[in-house]
Amino acid sequence: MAFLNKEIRDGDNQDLTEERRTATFDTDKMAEVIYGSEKLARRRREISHAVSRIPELADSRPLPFLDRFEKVTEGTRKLSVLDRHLAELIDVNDNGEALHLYHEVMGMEGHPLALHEVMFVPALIGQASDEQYEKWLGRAKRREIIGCYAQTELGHGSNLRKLETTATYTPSTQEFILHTPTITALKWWPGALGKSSNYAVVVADLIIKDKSYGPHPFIVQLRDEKTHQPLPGITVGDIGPKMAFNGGDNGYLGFDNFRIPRENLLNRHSRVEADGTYVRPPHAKIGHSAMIRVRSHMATGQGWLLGHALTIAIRYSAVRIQGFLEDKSHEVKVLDYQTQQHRLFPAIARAYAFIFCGFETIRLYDQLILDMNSNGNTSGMADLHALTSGLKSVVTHFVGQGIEQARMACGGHGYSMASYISEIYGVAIGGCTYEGENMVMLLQLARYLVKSVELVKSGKANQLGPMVAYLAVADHKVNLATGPDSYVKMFQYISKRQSWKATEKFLKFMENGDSRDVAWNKTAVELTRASRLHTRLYIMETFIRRVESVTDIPVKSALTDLLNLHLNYELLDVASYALEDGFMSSNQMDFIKNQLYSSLEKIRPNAVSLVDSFQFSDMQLRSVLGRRDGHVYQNLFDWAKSSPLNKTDVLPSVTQYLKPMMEKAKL
Ligand SMILES: CCCCCCCCCCCCCCCCCC(=O)SCCNC(=O)CCNC(=O)[C@H](O)C(C)(C)COP(=O)(O)OP(=O)(O)OC[C@H]1O[C@@H](n2cnc3c(N)ncnc32)[C@H](O)[C@@H]1OP(=O)(O)O
Ligand SMILES: Cc1cc2nc3c(=O)[nH]c(=O)nc-3n(C[C@H](O)[C@H](O)[C@H](O)COP(=O)(O)OP(=O)(O)OC[C@H]3O[C@@H](n4cnc5c(N)ncnc54)[C@H](O)[C@@H]3O)c2cc1C
Repeated sequence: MAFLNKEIRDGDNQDLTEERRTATFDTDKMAEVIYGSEKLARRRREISHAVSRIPELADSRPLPFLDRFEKVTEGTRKLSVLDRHLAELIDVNDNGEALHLYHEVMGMEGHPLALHEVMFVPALIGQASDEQYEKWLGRAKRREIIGCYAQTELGHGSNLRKLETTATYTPSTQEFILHTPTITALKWWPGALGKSSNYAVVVADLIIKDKSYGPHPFIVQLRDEKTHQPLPGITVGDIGPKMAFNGGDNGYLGFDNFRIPRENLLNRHSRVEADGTYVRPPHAKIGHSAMIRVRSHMATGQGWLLGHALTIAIRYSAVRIQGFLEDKSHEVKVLDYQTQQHRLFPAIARAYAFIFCGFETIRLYDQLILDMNSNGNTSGMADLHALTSGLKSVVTHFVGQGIEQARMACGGHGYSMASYISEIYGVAIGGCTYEGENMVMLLQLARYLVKSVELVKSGKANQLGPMVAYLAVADHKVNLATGPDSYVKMFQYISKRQSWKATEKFLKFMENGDSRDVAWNKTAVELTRASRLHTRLYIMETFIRRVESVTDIPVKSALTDLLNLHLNYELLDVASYALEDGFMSSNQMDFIKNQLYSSLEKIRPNAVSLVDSFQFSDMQLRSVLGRRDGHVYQNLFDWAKSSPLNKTDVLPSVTQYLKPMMEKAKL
């Protein structure tokens, strides 16, 4: 049965309309699965519609034509318009609605409030005591003050134990003295720090009576609340243009013996008494909870970014007509080529998969905060840290790859900023670095895997958590024809074998006399491989669970096709691990390949509807190639004509430099 794809309108490009008519499911229903609820899916549409009726919220010009200064100004302008309309547009207490509104209006170039909502407020919620809540949270939520999260320094980002900014406690005045002792101790990178924020959560090494207690979070006022001038003792500014986020003001920050009161150490979990006595937190890494939060949200956020790029690439592939298949009198849509499908469809499956497992990590994070704040229970922290460390690394890496494939799938026009794909790419791959450089975070998960294997080796397999229980058992012989479960078993086997091999290798180096750190480094590549496999297994399992739980039959059926594609694609991608010990045969490989190709064919009629289901408005897409109506060519021409270079037929630079050169050559 064909369903009406809700994107169909009169006057649209016919090739796209034809695609939309073939949908076997209702795109509104699919959107409910993608956004987690009927309400949010509906509210997103309503919010987009409401925004479209407020002309001041539109981009004043296509963003790629703006220079850095104009981007920052444009972002700030829209933010102020948005502020006036906020309560009429969204339920301000609903994060999902807020996130959508900001994406819709602000685009992805960055803006002054980006880190306020994502890290400053959450750091207060996770780390502030009740009194500090009282003092700061209301003000922050009302946006009387704007804050950011200042942790990374010029010299150190990954190795937090070596942050150089000091916060030295002085019992006589009951103050901390914040100081930047060297150039490398300058805070460097924090989003919205350079020009917008007047407050920050600053992470600094706590020193009491010459003893270092490691990094701790402090709330610090940076700028005068009236004049916005930096306070005496504060040096602050913008770090310059970046690959993306150029509407944002990532900044630097230095302290010259800057004093803050004792109450400004965020002290829900650890504190310093008036006399300098240090009270330890219930978990040594509890100060890292703002990072765990962002990492927990990254899989869904990145999945949506991939969905954004794929919406552009798939729609464009349906209106781009080039080359022949059977009928030599009619060129075909490039979407009909198997190579194009193989480039794009597995990425659609991944986008869905990442969103689904992100929902799970968000739920786990919310539970952790509830447990920590209600009864100080931090028992879920180590597991969630390991899980989100692996997930942010694997997801950002694949999302970067997927977006780049989407760009290439759009041929030459993909390279134009009219496609907007380069902006999405720049934003997405920032995620490979921020919130923990990917290799560093894969190695964090590897610690957990190695410890788990060691537990099994010492006969304590019963202490393994459910996520790693397979490390003790998985060595099944499987017949691939028996459904998703057999793929999971196969993947478990591969993943288990890699974790064990890496652990054995690491232990062997130590037996042969290497220190733990040296042995670790000699095994690091193998360890990161184990982490990736473990994470991909987790993604696969959550995808299966999510599809199983869907009740709408047509939606479930379309998702099952995507899931099958994902399972075959994933297994094929890691087949060398299974082939190397003869666990998988070349016959099985052929079987998987054939399954994969037939999945591509099955998905083909639903491809446009699968990306339409993300329900990105044209405003949010900001892409000439991805337009809902498919009218690409005239709009590309109009877009090009709006280039500032086309304001005059003859550029001053031509008159000044090029013409004299040409004239001279004539002599
Ligand atoms: C409305 C909703 C909106 C949400 C949407 C958000 C999504 C979209 C976002 C888009 C916007 C863009 C914003 C960009 C924001 C960027 C912000 C940043 O980068 S900010 C800057 C980000 N910067 C970074 O990410 C820095 C990366 N570096 C680090 O995090 C740390 O240095 C480290 C984890 C690598 C090591 O830490 P170190 O202290 O040296 O630890 P050791 O190695 O010695 O391990 C000792 C033991 O501790 C354990 N453990 C460790 N951590 C945790 C934890 N959190 N917990 C539990 N346990 C933890 C570890 O497992 C080990 O256990 P065991 O094995 O002994 O049992
Ligand atoms: C867009 C963006 C936004 C950001 N926003 C913020 C923010 O709001 N607040 C904030 O505080 N920070 C922010 N950051 C900083 C970011 O968190 C750090 O850059 C990140 O944590 C990586 O640290 P690093 O720069 O020190 O990388 P490095 O550690 O210097 O990485 C360089 C190389 O060294 C390798 N490496 C380092 N340590 C190890 C190890 N132990 N084992 C193996 N390899 C290793 C890495 O894998 C990498 O290949 C942002 C960064 C970006 C790009």
